[in-house]
Formats: sequence, structure tokens, C-alpha cells
Amino acid sequence: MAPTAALVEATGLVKEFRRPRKAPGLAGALRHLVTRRFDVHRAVDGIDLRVDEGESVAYVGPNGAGKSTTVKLLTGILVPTAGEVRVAGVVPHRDRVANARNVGVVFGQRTQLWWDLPVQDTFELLRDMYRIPAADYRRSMDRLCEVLELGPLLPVLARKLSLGQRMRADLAAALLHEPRIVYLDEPTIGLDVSVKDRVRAFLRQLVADGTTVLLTTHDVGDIEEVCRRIVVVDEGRIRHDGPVDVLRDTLAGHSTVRFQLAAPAPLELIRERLPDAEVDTGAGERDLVVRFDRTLRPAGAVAAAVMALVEVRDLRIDDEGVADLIRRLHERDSPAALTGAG
Ligand SMILES: Nc1ncnc2c1ncn2[C@@H]1O[C@H](COP(=O)(O)OP(=O)(O)OP(=O)(O)O)[C@@H](O)[C@H]1O
Repeated sequence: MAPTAALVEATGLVKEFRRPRKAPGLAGALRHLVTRRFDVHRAVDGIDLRVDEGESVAYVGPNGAGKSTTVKLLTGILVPTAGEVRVAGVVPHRDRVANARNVGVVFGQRTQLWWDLPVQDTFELLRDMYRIPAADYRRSMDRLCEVLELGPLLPVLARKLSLGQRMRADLAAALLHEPRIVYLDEPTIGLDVSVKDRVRAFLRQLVADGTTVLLTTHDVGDIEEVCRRIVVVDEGRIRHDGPVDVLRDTLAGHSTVRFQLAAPAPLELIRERLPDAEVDTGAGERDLVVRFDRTLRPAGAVAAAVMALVEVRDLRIDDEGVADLIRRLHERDSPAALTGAG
């Protein structure tokens, strides 16, 4: 097999921010004006990351873990404090223009569309900015319009678009210049289920067509459906790096049903009925928590099994999110396995 080319290569990447240290109140603010003191915060703390051409990588972690900072280092918006980074052979912060040709960026909570212009005008501005030749622009537009069904959106002012329409237009804006790698930050946040499905299907196709994807998300469904590899970052360090498939079997795809019962939970009977589920009491003996693999049985079957044994007053179904996934990885991985990628 031909060796795959590294598209992203980061070694020992560090980014520190200086944060002003101020005592509270006016006196503190005044003192800070005279004697400025700062704390140094390491947002990225020695990251080694290699992403090969064509990979689809979920880059996940709790809030403040350093995900956006890493992406900003990869786009060249930030200069690393230490370490090295290359994207498609380019050092991003040294040559942001060359780097921009290779990368596309989509932020679910922000837009790169010109707010007061029709969508079409944003695309033409981007065409000129990236100097996309006319024939390439037409080909790219035709493809994106077809798969993202953009035709009816082209004459619409960006600010008039719904969230789902805006996301489709933003995806097109990031991909018009056919970048080799695209960074997506929460691309499905706030979208309703059917639009989410469309966006995920589009991203899967993008990966199938050879574009490399680095996806930041808090939605396990995005990871399961789009990515083949998951990198978990916490406190600026990589805590886990491996195939999504392995997690799918062992960790993800679980739901929890929380019941409020009319009587104490008959735990043994419920465990007999649901042998592959984790069954336990919650805060009190009339609270029951059943965690199960939703690929094995739907939540309705779990609820029915419990209702057949005990009177149920109330129930709530929670699908697990990335936060649960990370917590379980922490629990599962030994301290030795937490020292680096692998
Ligand atoms: N410009 C900045 N100046 C000072 N501190 C910063 C700056 N940017 C980020 N930080 C800090 O660095 C840490 C990592 O932030 P970052 O935005 O990379 O996290 P994140 O993993 O993307 O989080 P989220 O999921 O909330 O977006 C946080 O503690 C944040 O407060």
C-alpha cells in the first residue's frame, strides 16, 4: 500500500495566553494599572498530532480543553508559543495566504457570509478572494448547489436565512475553493433532526470524496456518523486517540432511562429481564436508572420491560453526549494510557 501523506503535522505544540491577574474591586483595578501582573495559562500543552490526507477526525473535549486554540494554530490565526506545525507542508502562521488555500473553516455559531448581501454575492467575493478560475468556480458551484440544494438560497440575504439554510450556505462558502482539509466547529449545533441528517450525509460524502475533515463537536451522533478517528483533548493535552469503531462497540450508542417508581425498584427482576443493561437505583430506592446499548434495543422496549414489573410514575430518556463519552474514557483508560496518544 502506498504510504499516506501527512496533511497536518504538529509536534510539541504549545500555546500560552497571558491573563491579567487583578484583585477584585476598584482598588484591585487601580493597582493593576500600576503594577501589571499576569498569570500564564497553557491552553495547548504539548500536542503531537498527525492527520493523514483523507482522514475524518473528531477532535473533542470539554469546554476550555484547547480545541479552538488548536484549530486557530492550524489556521495560522495564532502563533504557537513552542513546537511546530505544518498543514500540507505550510507553516500556517508564517504563510497564512498559502495556508488559506488548503483549508476551509466552518463555525456553527458564526457565519462567514456577508450578513447584508445575497448568498450569491458572498460566493462571488470568495471566488475573487481565493482567485478561483472561472471554470473551477462553476464546477464547484454546480456540485455544491446540487448536493446542498442551494439554488433557491442564492438570491436571499444572508440575514434572512434560517439556521439550517445558513449552515448549508456556510458549508458551501468554506468549500468553494476545494480545500484539502476542512475544520468544522459544531456544524450541527441548533439544527433540527432532518437538517442535521442532511449536513452529516453531506460531510460523509465530502470525506468519501477525499477531503480531510477535522470536526469539533459535542454531539456523539456527529462523531459516529462522520468520523473514523477520535482524538480527545483535555487541559491542552491529548488524552485519547483511536478509531471511532472501537468506541462505538464499547462506549457510544448508549442511552439512559431514568424512572420514578411508585414502589421500591425490584432490581433483581429488572436485571433478569434486561441482562445486558446496567440497572441501578438513583438518588432514592424509588428512582431507577437503566443504561443500555440502544443498538440492541430501543428505549421503548426498556420502558415496557420495567412497566411490566413495577408501576412507573415518570420517566426520562437521555442519550449520552460527548461529555459522558469523555468521562467514560477517563474511567476506562488507566493513568498510563492517559499520558499520550495511542
Ligand atoms: N485569547 C485568549 N486569551 C486568554 N485565554 C484564552 C484565549 N483563548 C482561549 N483562552 C483560554 O484557553 C483555554 C482553551 O480555550 P479554547 O477556546 O481553545 O477551548 P475549547 O476546547 O475550544 O472550548 P469550547 O468547547 O468551550 O469552545 C480556555 O481556558 C480559554 O479561556
